[in-house]
Amino acid sequence: MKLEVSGLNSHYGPAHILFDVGFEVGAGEVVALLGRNGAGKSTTFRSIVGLVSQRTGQIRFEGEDVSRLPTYDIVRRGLGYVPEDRRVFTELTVEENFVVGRQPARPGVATWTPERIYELFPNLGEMRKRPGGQMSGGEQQMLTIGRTLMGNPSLVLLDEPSEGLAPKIVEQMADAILTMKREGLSIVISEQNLHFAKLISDRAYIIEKGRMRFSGTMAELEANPEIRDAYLAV
Ligand SMILES: Nc1ncnc2c1ncn2[C@@H]1O[C@H](COP(=O)(O)OP(=O)(O)OP(=O)(O)O)[C@@H](O)[C@H]1O
Repeated sequence: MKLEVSGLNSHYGPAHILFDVGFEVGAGEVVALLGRNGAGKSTTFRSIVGLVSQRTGQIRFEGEDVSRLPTYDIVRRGLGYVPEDRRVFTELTVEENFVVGRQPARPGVATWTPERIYELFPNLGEMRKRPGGQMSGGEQQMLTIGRTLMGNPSLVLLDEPSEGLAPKIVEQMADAILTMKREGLSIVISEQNLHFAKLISDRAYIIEKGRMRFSGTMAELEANPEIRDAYLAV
């Protein structure tokens, strides 16, 4: 397994948010973490990369226990994280954002260059000198993903990659994620939008109120409308 999360419990101050969350991602898989607003998707991702201080449980990445490592160390091992709030460097141009994200090539993992990322997101290729702060939300989302790819990750966590995107851009995003999968990346997306998740995912987990409620293939989820209706926004 590429990533194995088990017995994850996370708190913000006195609030217990995640309850024994567990899931797995195989090499080259696209897995969707589905759930409504506030279900705990972002907290799960933040906990995996060590950004939630109060958490217990085990996180294994490429067979190694990374539960107690600092965020920079986890990322340096090839676990990329794209937060929901698109943290682009607003003063830096597209090209400069990529330079900031660059990490050495990793054996057995696709190596990304700005040119390859412009192939993935042609819009970015047309605005290489534009500061991140002068881009649309969708373009910033692409830029954040591109910057993360410059770190040559073997797995990426994408927090709601389709959120707030125009329909045409949503299709481009789905195509880009499928290209990343073809390059061998393992990918976890968090989504409220089942339609988008269906376009790209092999399997899905559903989280509700900080607990995992469902695990199965997309076909199994399709065959269970009552689960979908109980735990997902329609
Ligand atoms: N910094 C924080 N301090 C306290 N509570 C928080 C904090 N961040 C999130 N929460 C709470 O934790 C719960 C899970 O939030 P989380 O952001 O993980 O959900 P989500 O499934 O990602 O939803 P969203 O799509 O809204 O981000 C919510 O009840 C939220 O109010």
